[in-house]
Amino acid sequence: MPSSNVQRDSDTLRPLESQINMLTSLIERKKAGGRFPAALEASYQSFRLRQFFSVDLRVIMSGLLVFVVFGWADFSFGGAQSVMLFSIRVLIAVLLMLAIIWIPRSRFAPYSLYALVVGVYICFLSVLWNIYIVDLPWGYFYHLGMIPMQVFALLGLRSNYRAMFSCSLAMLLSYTAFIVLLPGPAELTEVNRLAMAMAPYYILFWAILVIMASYLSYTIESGTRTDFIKNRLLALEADRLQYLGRRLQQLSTTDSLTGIANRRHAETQLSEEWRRCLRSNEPLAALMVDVDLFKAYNDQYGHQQGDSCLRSIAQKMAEFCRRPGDVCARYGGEEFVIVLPETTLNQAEELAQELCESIAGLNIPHAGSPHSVATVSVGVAAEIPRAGDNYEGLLKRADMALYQAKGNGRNQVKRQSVTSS
Ligand SMILES: Nc1nc2c(ncn2[C@@H]2O[C@H](COP(=O)(O)OP(=O)(O)OP(=O)(O)O)[C@@H](O)[C@H]2O)c(=O)[nH]1
Repeated sequence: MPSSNVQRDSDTLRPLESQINMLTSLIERKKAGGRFPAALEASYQSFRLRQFFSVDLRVIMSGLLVFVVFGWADFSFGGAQSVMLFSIRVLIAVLLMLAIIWIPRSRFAPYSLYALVVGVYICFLSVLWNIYIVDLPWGYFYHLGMIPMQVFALLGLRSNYRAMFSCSLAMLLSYTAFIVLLPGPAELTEVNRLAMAMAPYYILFWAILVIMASYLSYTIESGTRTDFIKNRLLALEADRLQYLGRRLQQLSTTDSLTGIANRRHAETQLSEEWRRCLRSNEPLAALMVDVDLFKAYNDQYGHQQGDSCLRSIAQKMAEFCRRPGDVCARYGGEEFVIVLPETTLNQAEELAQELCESIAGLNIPHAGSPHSVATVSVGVAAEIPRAGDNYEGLLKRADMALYQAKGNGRNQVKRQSVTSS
């Protein structure tokens, strides 16, 4: 029994401890910011998906609403195309909103991040298209839209710096290519000349913004990953402590040889049951059980066989504790105690007799015994607890009865009532 406990402890604690070590080393090696090993990364991603629903979704929805609100520009600068431009803007925003709500709840959930990158890029493309469509010099206004687009990318993708950087770089390079390939204005008015002179500075300014945004999102992602690891560590430590606490409690109340309760637990229970029976005015019974001629058994069969004999007897005795308040404990050496709340002396004596016969019925060979098998003697006592007394008197009487059973030839039950003590 004890070795199976050791095995169970190791089966439970080893995986917990190896996870704790792995997470601690990630933090110590400052690796919490990068990608985790596969299984941990998968659970981080599902944690991120939950966060997506609680925080990111609101940010992205707000971004798309701002995108729609910027539609006033379509009416201010779009001229004859204003209605068409605004309609397309609203259509894009609505489709993206639906996609962003649906994808994380669908089987495509693991691709939510990619969907988000594509969504931001589609918004960006629509602004590029506006620049292309709207007549100059009004079309220049839409160039300014790139800054909110970059902010949108930073906010929406802030906790994944790779996605944030890739999306921002794709937008910046596409914009640069667009500016280079776009045919110049037909007429070089002062406004047009100024706009063309500003373009390289605008791109440079944006590039600096991308670097700063990438650094910021790297810091945010590292922080989120580190917090995730720390929370996981705390949860694992809590599991470990809870298990150790339970085991400690079990070890402090269990006898390591037989697996039944130990003396300390028996005395705690006795004291509690004594008080309970005192309140309810019910009788409390105690059985002191001692293995007969056990020294001779050890001498004959060896100590290990003696241990095994004690285990078999303990298991048989435990079968006699059928009700929740009943306790069967090893009291010390080859001596055991059984506590039976709400049991009269007669009922306890009857049960003790049955117990005595069952143990002899185990047929454990004992050459040194007149019965040729291992037997026990039992002393029984019972009383209705009285205020001012304690359970020790009850145990003492059961012990005296046991002494009588031994003196009377062993393998038998003797009883002691309160009045006979
Ligand atoms: N194998 C084993 N023996 C134990 C253990 N605890 C106590 N004993 C032995 O139990 C024996 C008790 O012997 P005694 O107290 O002389 O009593 P007895 O031989 O049983 O004789 P009676 O009680 O008079 O019937 C001693 O030899 C102890 O060494 C244990 O955990 N394992």
